Amino acid sequence: MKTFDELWAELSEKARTRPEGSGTVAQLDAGVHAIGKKLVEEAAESWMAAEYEGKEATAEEISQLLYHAQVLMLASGISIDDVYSHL
Ligand SMILES: N=c1c2ncn([C@@H]3O[C@H](COP(=O)(O)OP(=O)(O)OP(=O)(O)O)[C@@H](O)[C@H]3O)c2ncn1[C@@H]1O[C@H](COP(=O)(O)O)[C@@H](O)[C@H]1O
Repeated sequence: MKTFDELWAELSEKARTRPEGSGTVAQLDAGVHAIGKKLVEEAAESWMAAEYEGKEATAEEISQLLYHAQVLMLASGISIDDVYSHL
């Protein structure tokens, strides 16, 4: 288990060091368009899970939504404080 901030620190490090086999690095290389499609896909899966699949499935889908949101932030050069400043 990890928090949103811990995941952000991990993904930022992956983006910086670009380790072999990282799915995050592959996503960043695929670009904003591809990442955006994944984000929308996970948003739809979160919605469907919430309507039909129960709490556990919904939590899992939302975790993937948060992951892809962070990847989009990295790809866009947005910091976590840039986002927090709008909350
Ligand atoms: N939390 C996540 C995470 N959530 C979702 N995903 C990715 O998002 C995909 C979503 O899964 P789905 O089953 O919905 O999609 P899918 O269509 O079956 O999968 P794909 O064909 O798109 O790969 C997963 O296959 C992962 O590629 C994640 N990938 C990585 N992380 C964490 O990010 C960190 C860095 O990961 P790496 O960069 O891979 O080392 C690690 O702590 C990981 O646990």
